[in-house]
Amino acid sequence: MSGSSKNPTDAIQTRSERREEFKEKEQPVSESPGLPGSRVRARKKRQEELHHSGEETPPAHKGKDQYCIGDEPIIRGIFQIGKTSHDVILSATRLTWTRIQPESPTGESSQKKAVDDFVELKDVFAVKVKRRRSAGQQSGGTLLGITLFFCKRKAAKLKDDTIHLDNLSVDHCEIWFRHLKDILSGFKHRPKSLKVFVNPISHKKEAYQIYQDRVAPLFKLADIQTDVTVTESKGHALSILKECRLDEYDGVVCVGGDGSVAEVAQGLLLRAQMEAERDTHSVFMPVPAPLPLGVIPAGSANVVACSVYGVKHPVTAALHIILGHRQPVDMCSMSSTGELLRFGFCAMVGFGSQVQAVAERLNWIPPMRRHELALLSALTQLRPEDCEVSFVPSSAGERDHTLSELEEDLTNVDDDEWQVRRGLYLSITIMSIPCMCSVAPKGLAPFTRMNNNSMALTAVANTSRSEFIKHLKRYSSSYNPFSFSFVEVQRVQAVKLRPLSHGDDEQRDSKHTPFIPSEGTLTWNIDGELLEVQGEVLIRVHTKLLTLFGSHVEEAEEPPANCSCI
Ligand SMILES: Nc1ncnc2c1ncn2[C@@H]1O[C@H](COP(=O)(O)OP(=O)(O)OP(=O)(O)O)[C@@H](O)[C@H]1O
Repeated sequence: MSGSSKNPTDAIQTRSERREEFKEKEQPVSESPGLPGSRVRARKKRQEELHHSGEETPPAHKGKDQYCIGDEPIIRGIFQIGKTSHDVILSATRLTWTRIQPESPTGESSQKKAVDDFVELKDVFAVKVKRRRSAGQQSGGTLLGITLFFCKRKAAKLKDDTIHLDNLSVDHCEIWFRHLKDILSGFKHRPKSLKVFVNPISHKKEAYQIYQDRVAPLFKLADIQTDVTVTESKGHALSILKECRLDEYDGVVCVGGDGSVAEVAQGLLLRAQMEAERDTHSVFMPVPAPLPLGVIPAGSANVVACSVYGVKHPVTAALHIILGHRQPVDMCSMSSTGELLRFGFCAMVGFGSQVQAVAERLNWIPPMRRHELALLSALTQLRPEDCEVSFVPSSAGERDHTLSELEEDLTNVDDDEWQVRRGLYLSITIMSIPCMCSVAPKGLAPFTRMNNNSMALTAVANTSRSEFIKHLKRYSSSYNPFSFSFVEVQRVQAVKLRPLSHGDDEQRDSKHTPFIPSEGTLTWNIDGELLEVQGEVLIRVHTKLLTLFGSHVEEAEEPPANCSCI
């Protein structure tokens, strides 16, 4: 793209001090000449309509001289972009620039066709005045023009970039600056103030550095106020979220891995239940989280971030947050004896919790090696769980349900709608989102969606170690990991899981010793946190309970990671 900086992040950091915005004036900036009053009013009305919807749909680009609705010029002027002069047009939805063809001294027009380039304003996140200042000069300086910061997309990855519109006229730049500011301030979904939690011990202990170096400069450019807490212990974020004033923020951001994300999501949801005075000690219909949550991936698996951004890339995550992209997601509630245990995205029993238990014991080993060793150790000690799995198949179709319909769905489940399985299981996983990650780019649950009001239940019955490894390896290959006779997958609305005590199942094969830590207790891995629960656990799906900053993703674009140990 012409005029764009090769290394945008450098440009942001080295020039940020030398930039100063025009001061706000009481009087409105006069319209650019040549724009009749009725067209100005019509354009303003259209802008208002667009601003109310928050998300703009860019019209199809029709070329240099043709404009659709929303493409109508608001202002037109000449700027230097790179080394050449350009004819620049601003509309409500895009900024277009076309190289001005100099006339040759002989009067012949150039044979080269002028090509226009453009940036959609829905991708622009900041506009700054560009000035030249001498070393040590804090304010003033010679005006050079305007710089636009925008986000460009390469597949799922988002990157920040800049375009410099150079013009030495203060009046000209001021008019353009104010028009651009006006348009940007109309994007109501973009956050202005964020509460940020950083888990300094996530994965390789790089979360704080990632935030400081790659995310905070972008938030600053976008004029987002941040209130940052570096968490001091497990549960710190949760306790803050239970008490802090949330109305000061437009969103919450978590810098860390899935465990940290789950804790912050839990905090937001518990807060919502407290404020709505929902009694969580019964089968209840929870109210959604009050604020959207942004996830800056800094953990090992980053399942939530991969599912909502498609990549494990902090700048992509930051730009989705800045641009206010939103993705409502389903979450599960887990309860035991009528008492809420947790909200979560993914709950595992068997192999998934055995791996986590070993990883926690090996916490002195560097993260990548630790996860491989934990996987290997859990595979060598592979033991089935003896349990009863009951589930209600999902009735959710493609159409949107109203909240009251869903409430009815969940409370009016007859006993005969429950399907029951009993036996020895190597692994049982219940997921409310596809759970994409580098070891499963299509997701651990590719047949569920972010918000289709259903959960994926994957139950892997007892089998040989080699068959189980074959099943695991298929998650990172193009083969179907579910096409084994010992794997059952279901789209479900609710699941009950009950450990069977030894006497419960007389048919049990004595060759296989079930892995039950203590009588009637199962060890659960809920979003990376181990939880021992005695007796039956009820898991239910709640549609669109949380909104994440991000968008719909078909498949993670992380390079598939094969664990060398299997
Ligand atoms: N300062 C802290 N000291 C100890 N634990 C913390 C601290 N801050 C947060 N935690 C807890 O650390 C746990 C793990 O964090 P997180 O999930 O971010 O990292 P991870 O386990 O390395 O990543 P992943 O879950 O992707 O493997 C979370 O449950 C969180 O509550």
